[in-house]
Amino acid sequence: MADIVLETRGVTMRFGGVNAVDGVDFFLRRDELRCLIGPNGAGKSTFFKCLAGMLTPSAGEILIDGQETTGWHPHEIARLGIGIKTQVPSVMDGLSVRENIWLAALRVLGRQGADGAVADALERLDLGDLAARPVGQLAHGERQRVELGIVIAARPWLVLLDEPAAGMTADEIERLAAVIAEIGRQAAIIIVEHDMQFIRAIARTVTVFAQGRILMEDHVDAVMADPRVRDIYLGKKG
Ligand SMILES: Nc1ncnc2c1ncn2[C@@H]1O[C@H](COP(=O)(O)OP(=O)(O)OP(=O)(O)O)[C@@H](O)[C@H]1O
Repeated sequence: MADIVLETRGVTMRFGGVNAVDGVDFFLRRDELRCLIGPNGAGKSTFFKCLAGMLTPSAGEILIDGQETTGWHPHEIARLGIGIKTQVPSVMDGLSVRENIWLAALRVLGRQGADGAVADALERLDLGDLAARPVGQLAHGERQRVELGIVIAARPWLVLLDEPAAGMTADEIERLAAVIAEIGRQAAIIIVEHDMQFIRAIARTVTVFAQGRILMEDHVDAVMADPRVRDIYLGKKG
């Protein structure tokens, strides 16, 4: 179908004898914002790393915009117009907010396009007041917003985010939810996340992982009300 921008077919990732991801079939549509949730060890991050090119699946296929990308490296995936934010910080503490975002934009858009993209990213992420500050002086939530600025400066049409709310205060999470909604106006988004307050604030459809497989996919309210989801979070058998 034309509006499917990312698809996996039977994606499997084995570590020794463990199937961390076990035959996952997954679809994302063009205008979607999808959260991947599940208890510790469910396979969400491993699946994310397969999508982002940080791991090559042991089996299965990944298609992005109809093109098979299985086994591609992260920089090759990024070149398709995909913004990737991992749990590893990519900001440079000694540089200002503006310089960090400008360098990211320069890499993808060149000198001509970078200035406009930086101004746009600063405005969309409400970073204008912090633009001249060294990133090393910022609070955790502000740094995370700069990380997102780096992602959107390259004007991606698909954004992959691994636990963007990790370590944030309630206020920072509220602000992050607004930022994600803004990013979602121009890009499809996949987010691996634990924080339920944040998921409720942003999500529509949620995919629940358990033991390397998709347990269910539904609207966030239906997922939260489902006894199977409560059971896996409480450690009962799913
Ligand atoms: N590099 C690795 N080598 C060996 N086993 C791994 C590796 N990465 C993940 N695993 C295992 O794969 C399984 C899935 O882990 P993964 O980190 O994908 O789960 P998760 O759902 O993201 O959990 P969390 O929410 O705790 O990050 C776990 O059993 C984990 O121990």
